[in-house]
Amino acid sequence: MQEKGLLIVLSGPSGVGKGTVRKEIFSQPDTSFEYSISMTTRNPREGEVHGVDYFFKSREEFEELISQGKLLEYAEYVGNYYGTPVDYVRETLEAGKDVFLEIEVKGAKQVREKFPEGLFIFLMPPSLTELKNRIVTRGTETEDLINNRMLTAREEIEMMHLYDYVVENDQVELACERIKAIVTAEHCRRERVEQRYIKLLEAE
Ligand SMILES: Nc1nc2c(ncn2[C@@H]2O[C@H](COP(=O)(O)OP(=O)(O)O)[C@@H](O)[C@H]2O)c(=O)[nH]1
Ligand SMILES: Nc1ncnc2c1ncn2[C@@H]1O[C@H](COP(=O)(O)OP(=O)(O)O)[C@@H](O)[C@H]1O
Repeated sequence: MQEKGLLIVLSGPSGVGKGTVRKEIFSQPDTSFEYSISMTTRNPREGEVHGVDYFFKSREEFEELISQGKLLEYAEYVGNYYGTPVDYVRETLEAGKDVFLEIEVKGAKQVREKFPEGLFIFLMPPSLTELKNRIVTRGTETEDLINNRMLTAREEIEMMHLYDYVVENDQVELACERIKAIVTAEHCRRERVEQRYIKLLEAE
């Protein structure tokens, strides 16, 4: 029987650098996990591509996916739906590959309920002031939305105790190294690694 992959969930407040860290991780040639592309009803930002950054859906299409049970989790965030396609995640895990989700905290909580054996990593900003700087610097939000996101961020940070690990995103490269080290350590800790070596011993 094929071993199942590890479900890795990266979450944290908006603007902390989840997208930046995720893109850096997936630009590294030694990264062996698969990124699950989310569905969203928000409009594409400049340069974003359907099927690469997100699957962009209308509200009607998204609600249809919800009612058909096609989403592992979903959440409404600052007026738009975001969700993870369940079939892709299950099939990829079944194929023995690790799946990486980059999602907000309400969705991560739902995944924890359905997949308690997942690996949950919370990305922390060095400070709330730095978090606000990052959202302002990114320049994608109006002032109202920034204030809204800062309020949401405080609530999100209070959820960090639900995670297995908290990683500070002080520098992107360091945050990526920490995340990869955690995944490597988790593989060593999990029984299936042990089982692989037991099989090896039996074969000799
Ligand atoms: N629950 C959930 N959240 C998601 C999903 N995809 C992205 N998000 C989160 O939705 C929030 C808003 O994403 P986005 O509009 O791309 O803005 P940004 O991450 O702040 O650049 C971020 O916290 C994302 O991590 C998903 O499939 N499910
Ligand atoms: N370690 C870091 N140091 C400084 N700026 C960062 C760091 N990580 C991300 N940023 C910047 O912060 C902003 C928000 O990052 P982004 O990846 O969009 O966050 P999220 O996906 O969590 O909402 C972007 O302008 C990004 O370039």
